[in-house]
Amino acid sequence: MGKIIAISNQKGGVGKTTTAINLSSGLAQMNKKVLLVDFDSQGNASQGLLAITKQGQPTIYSVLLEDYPIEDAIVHKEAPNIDILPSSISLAGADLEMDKMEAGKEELLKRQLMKVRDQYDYIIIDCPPSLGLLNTNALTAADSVLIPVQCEYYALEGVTQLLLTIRLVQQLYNPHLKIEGILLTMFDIRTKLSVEVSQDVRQNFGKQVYQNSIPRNVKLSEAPSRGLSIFEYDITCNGAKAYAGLTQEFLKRNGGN
Ligand SMILES: Nc1ncnc2c1ncn2[C@@H]1O[C@H](COP(=O)(O)OP(=O)(O)OP(=O)(O)O)[C@@H](O)[C@H]1O
Ligand SMILES: [Mg+2]
Repeated sequence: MGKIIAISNQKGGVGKTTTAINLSSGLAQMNKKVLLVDFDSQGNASQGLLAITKQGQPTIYSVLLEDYPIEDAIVHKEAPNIDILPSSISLAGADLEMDKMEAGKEELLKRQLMKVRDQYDYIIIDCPPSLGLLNTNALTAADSVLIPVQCEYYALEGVTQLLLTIRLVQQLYNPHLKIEGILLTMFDIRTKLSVEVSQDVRQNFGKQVYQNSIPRNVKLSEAPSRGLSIFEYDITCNGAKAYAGLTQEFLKRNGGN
């Protein structure tokens, strides 16, 4: 049965989507079967991998709110070799629509992912930058949360807030939810701030923080415009090396599987 991992941080622009795409791709390179769920109405993961190709294409919105079969909405991409459940702007109003439902509105995503879980080794959810009902759905469906933290001011405050939300979801909907790991992103060894923040985060969260951090690397921001993961775009760049290192460390934490 596949492990479900939510990549979450309510702070915007911290590297959630970049990590979702490149960790998924790194795992696929290690012959893991991966489903990447784009759970953000910005649709960045879908666009970054060219998973939305036609107007009216079924998306996660159709699956959650229009009873569209999840298997039929999933798109397979050859490069990288992963499946994607795409998203589009229609998801923007989903919070409000879901909120009107009676019971079980926190478990809508979980119920759908259960139908395909057996087909994958890992299901990675790219969460939106908010702590609303979509994020609660992702945390309720997930076995663990991977938290990207950008090496900048206020990084810790964001994480503290997210950890409180995680505790609440554990109490109310998902007692088994774990922290998968905390990932330092956009690390720049030349700036004092980056080094200070990284030390701070490591001091506060110890072993939960991955040894591998992701450097600021312009190739990582270019790859999505070509519809590629960093491994197809430039496997020699520092960004690719960092995400390959993270993939290894991630697999090691999961018992090599
Ligand atoms: N390590 C990096 N080096 C350089 N640029 C990066 C790196 N990681 C991400 N970026 C760029 O920073 C921006 C934000 O990254 P990303 O979209 O992954 O963050 P996000 O947390 O998903 O954002 P949002 O909260 O809006 O969903 C993007 O333009 C991305 O290409
Ligand atoms: Mg994103």
